[in-house]
Order: sequence, then C-alpha cells, then structure tokens
Amino acid sequence: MASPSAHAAIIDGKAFAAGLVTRITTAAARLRASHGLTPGLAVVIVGDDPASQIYVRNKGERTSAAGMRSDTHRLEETTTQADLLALIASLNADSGIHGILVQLPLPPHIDASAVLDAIDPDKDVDGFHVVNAGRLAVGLPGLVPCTPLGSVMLLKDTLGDLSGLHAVIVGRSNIVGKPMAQLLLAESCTVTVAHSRTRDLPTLCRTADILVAAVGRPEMIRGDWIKPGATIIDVGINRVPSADPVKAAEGRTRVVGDVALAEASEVAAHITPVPGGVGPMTIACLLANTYTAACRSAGIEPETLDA
Ligand SMILES: Nc1nc(=O)c2c([nH]1)NC[C@@H]1CN(c3ccc(C(=O)N[C@@H](CCC(=O)O)C(=O)O)cc3)C=[N+]21
Repeated sequence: MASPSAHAAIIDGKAFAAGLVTRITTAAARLRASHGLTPGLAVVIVGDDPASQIYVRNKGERTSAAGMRSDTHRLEETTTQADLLALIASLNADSGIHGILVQLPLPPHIDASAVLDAIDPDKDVDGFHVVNAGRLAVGLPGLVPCTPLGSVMLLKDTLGDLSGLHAVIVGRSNIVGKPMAQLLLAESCTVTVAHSRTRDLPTLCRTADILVAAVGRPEMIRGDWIKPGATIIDVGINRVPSADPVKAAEGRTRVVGDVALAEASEVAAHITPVPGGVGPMTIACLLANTYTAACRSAGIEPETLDA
C-alpha cells in the first residue's frame, strides 16, 4: 500500500486542556489562600436530554476537581420561563456564585435569549449575554464564549502570531461562528464567515490558512476543500452510527467532527481531532471564565493562565 505523502500534526486539545486546568487549579488555590475566595459555578439544566445530562455531570466533576464550588440545578422539562427567571435572579444575587451557565438547548416553550440576557453579564461564564457579545465586538474586557476562546488558544499555541492569515469560519452561530470571527479579527486575521447560503464553499475553504468548521454536519468538509499546509479547527461534535456494521446494528454510535479527519490529514499541516480536540478546551475555558469572574467580582487581577 502506498504511504500517504503528508500527514498533519494532530493538535492535542485534550492534553492542552489538562495543562490549562492544572494552571486554573493552582490559581484558584492561591486565590483561596490569599483572599479566602472560592470561585463558584452554578449550572442550570431544564429537562432530561441524555447528552446534556452527561455534559452537565462532567462539568460539575471538573469544577469540583479544580477546587471550585459547583452547584447543579436540575429543573423539570415543564418548568415555566418565570420560574427559570426567578432562579437566575436568586443566583445573580448570590455572592458565593461567580458563574452561571444555563445549559442549551432549552425546551421550546422557553425564550432562550430572554433567559440568557437575564444572567448578570459579569457572571455570564458562557459569554452568551448580549452585553458580552457587544464587549467582544468593541474590544472591551468581558467574558468570552468558551469554545471560540479555547479554539484561539490552540491556534496561538500551534502557529504563534496569527496576523495576516486568512481565516475562514464555516458557521455563523452566536455561540461559535460570530464570536470566533471577533476573536480572530482581534488577532489581526483576515476573516471570512461562510454559511449555508455561501456560494462555492469548497473553493472558498481552499483559500483558508485557518479553517474553522462549526456547522454540525458530520464530515461535511472533505480533504479536497483544504489548502495544503492549512490549520484546521474542527468544532463539530456529531454522533453517528458506529463504523462497524454489527455494532451499528446494535445501536452503537461514535462521535465525528464536521471535517473528514483522515482525508483532511493528508492535506492540512495541523488539525484538531474529534473527540479530543476542541471539546475538552470548552470545559477548561468554562473553568477559566469562572476563575476570572470570581477574581473580578472582588477587584482582584486574575493570574495569567497562559502556558
Ligand atoms: N450553555 C451551554 N454551554 C455550553 O458550553 C454547552 C451547552 N450549553 N450545551 C451543550 C454544548 C455541548 N458542549 C460540549 C462541551 C465539551 C464536550 C467535550 O468535551 N467532548 C469530548 C468528548 C466527546 C464525546 O466522546 O462525546 C471531546 O470532544 O473530546 C462536548 C460538548 C458544551 N455545550
């Protein structure tokens, strides 16, 4: 069998996230020793979507392991918007809670943006509040959405200075695509945001030095869409039937990204895998934002968490 002509380096998000969590844990311990302050995160989940339950449990365990307070509020699927808003008001007023995360998606009878915008922006560790979106857009300090924040950390660790590089972001969501565009603009990239109406997406993607895939379509981005030597950030987490037909018939699944990893690896210089790439960075950045929010609540300058 012919050996592949080139092979991308895998960007090990899981290892980078582990290092970041260690630095956060150390910084949080120092904050407790110096100021008697323990960062506290409240996670609110409405309903019992199994994937959301796993993610929320995971997050609670990580928060506690980092020496922070973790409260999980599990509400029934039928919870009213008024009850959810009342809980958020009480968490906003709780001085022991520095971060509030309302797990998405919310049930259809609840207006998600009304709920997100009810969170105190200074406790909005997801960075989804309209005030934090505005702060990011104009370059003011605020809280930055975790997935884009973690993705840019990986890019800077891999490439160093990003200035002048052409970044193509596929996906224009408020939680990934748009904030990712703002962060990469702040790094002086030339940024193009593509979406479902973009014409000739493969040709556009081939102009990208940095390609960010955040569309939620399994393996949509193929090897021949990629510029040789590009760096690929795959934000997608898609559950698909197992590659093994026997296991698939038993209902077993696997997780794949928005990028066809094996094909893309033949062309790109660097690529984040799924799993083990951006996902672990999202959780690490949630802890980082909780630490940052706790420091700011007390007027303390957060320690640098850079590698
Ligand atoms: N308010 C809110 N904030 C969120 O940040 C948020 C949310 N709602 N709703 C759900 C999504 C999903 N999400 C993930 C984060 C990390 C992994 C992760 O670490 N995944 C691992 C394991 C993947 C697997 O095997 O399932 C990996 O990529 O390596 C996955 C999913 C955060 N979300």
